[in-house]
Amino acid sequence: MSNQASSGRPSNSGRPSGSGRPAGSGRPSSPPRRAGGKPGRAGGRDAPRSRTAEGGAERPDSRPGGGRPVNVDPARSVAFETLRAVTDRDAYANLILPGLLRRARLRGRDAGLATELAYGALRGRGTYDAIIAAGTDRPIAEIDPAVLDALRLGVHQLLHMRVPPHAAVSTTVDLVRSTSGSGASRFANAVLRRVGERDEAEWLAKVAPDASTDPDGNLSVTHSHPQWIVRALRDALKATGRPDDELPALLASHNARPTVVAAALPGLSDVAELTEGDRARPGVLSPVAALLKGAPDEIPAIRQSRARVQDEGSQLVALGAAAATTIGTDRGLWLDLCAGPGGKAALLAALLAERHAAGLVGDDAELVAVESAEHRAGLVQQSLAAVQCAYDVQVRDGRTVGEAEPGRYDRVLVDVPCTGLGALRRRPESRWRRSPSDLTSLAPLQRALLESALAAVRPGGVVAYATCSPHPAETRLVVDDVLRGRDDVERLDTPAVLRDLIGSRRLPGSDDLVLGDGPSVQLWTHLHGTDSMFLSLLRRNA
Ligand SMILES: C[S@@+](CC[C@H](N)C(=O)[O-])C[C@H]1O[C@@H](n2cnc3c(N)ncnc32)[C@H](O)[C@@H]1O
Repeated sequence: MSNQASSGRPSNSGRPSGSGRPAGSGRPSSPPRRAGGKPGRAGGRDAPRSRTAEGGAERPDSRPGGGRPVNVDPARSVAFETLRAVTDRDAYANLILPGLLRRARLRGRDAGLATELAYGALRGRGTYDAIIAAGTDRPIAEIDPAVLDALRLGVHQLLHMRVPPHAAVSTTVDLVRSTSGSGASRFANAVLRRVGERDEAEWLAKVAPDASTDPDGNLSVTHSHPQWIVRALRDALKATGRPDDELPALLASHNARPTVVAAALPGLSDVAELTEGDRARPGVLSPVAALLKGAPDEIPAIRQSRARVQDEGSQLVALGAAAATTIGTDRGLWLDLCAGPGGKAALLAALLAERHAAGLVGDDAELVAVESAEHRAGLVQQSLAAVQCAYDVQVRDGRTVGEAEPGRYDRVLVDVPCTGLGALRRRPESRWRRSPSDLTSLAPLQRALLESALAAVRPGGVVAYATCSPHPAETRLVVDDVLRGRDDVERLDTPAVLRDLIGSRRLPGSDDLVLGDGPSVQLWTHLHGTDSMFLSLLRRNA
């Protein structure tokens, strides 16, 4: 088997935009206001003046409310720039932050502080905005977006971090002065001093709706989620038979900093290597997982692409897709129909290479990785580069594959685009970008991709339908819809397949793996510590 990488034809992705609002739209900015110290009377773009980097005389900032902070410590400056990019340019924090950290040469504790500030302020936005609103008589929508971002950083430090209150206030005020002028800084000072008069519990008791009359409104403010997501997750728990009273724990799990997990690619690395020197400990559920204690690039296997950062839930999905039993020989013709950026494809390719090395599949074996977005196909290519298996990355609409190559593959993974409601902890801004219509607008694409997967698999072959969402509209109902009226597809016992993979591993303090009665599996962040991934293993009748 040799490596081969080719690119198919460019395609129309047909993928709906991931954002609930148009690119570039920010919050409505407040009109210029006169400087003044009373909250509610300033905070706009009032004659902003900033100190030069050399500490010289003040001059008006050429980019009011958006300039790079000067004379502000680098960690806070990077966190602020991250928030500004997210608010103003619809940037993704996890993509923009590493570059900003590099540019500011922040490492170790300083990089950790910048990350905690940026992610914490983004995740906590719903709670913090409610508290900021109570600390001023100005509506949130009328506060200059840059000042508001700085206030969110300040409130996060005051209520959620062990930063001394005077430092939280003074560093934020300096930040606002540097970027938005002295009038705005007086406004920020007044708001933050008011916020600092109470702790978070006292603020929540004051600003959150009454839990007995408005339970979802209360959870929305106390756990910083849009109300429609609170409702959607309540529905999702119910649909999988989980008790309603798990909802606060589920919401809280999205606000906790996730452990960074690596997957040791089989045949290239193993958990023993990743955990050497106390740099990591073995994963909870996945046999190839290691929970990292420090930065990923401290681990040689990750630097050399023999291991990858990947959530344990995603690992179980790829391992499950490879482990489910086919009827008839598995020749190693595998398809990943929605491959970008390539995390699961890399694990599948490593498993396929192992089977080839063991003589279990022939020389024709290859992983075909289809991805409709060209730049994401490039990431798939990179993710497969270290793996000794034949692969073919194709930029193409996955919906057309079933018709073009009917019955060709032994296994197909179809990890469809979804709302990502199962990975809210990893993408701190995404909960504010999504809208309720996303839940149903993706369904036609999800159905069409699953139909294409079922057409592309041979009789006796396996299809793994996966989403990073627990909502039934994207999970069970899609599978039910596609299988309705079809008697040529069998639902496999997905919990049994995962139980075999998990082996003797157990969740902390529990003998129950909480995989449910099947036939599909819904993982939950608050129960499994993974992203809330859904997996349904299907087999076409021979
Ligand atoms: C949930 S992500 C897949 C994640 C991937 N399996 C991994 O583990 O890295 C879904 C991917 O499907 C791609 N996609 C969207 N519409 C598609 C289509 N019609 N055909 C193929 N890929 C599509 C998206 O660009 C996105 O990269």
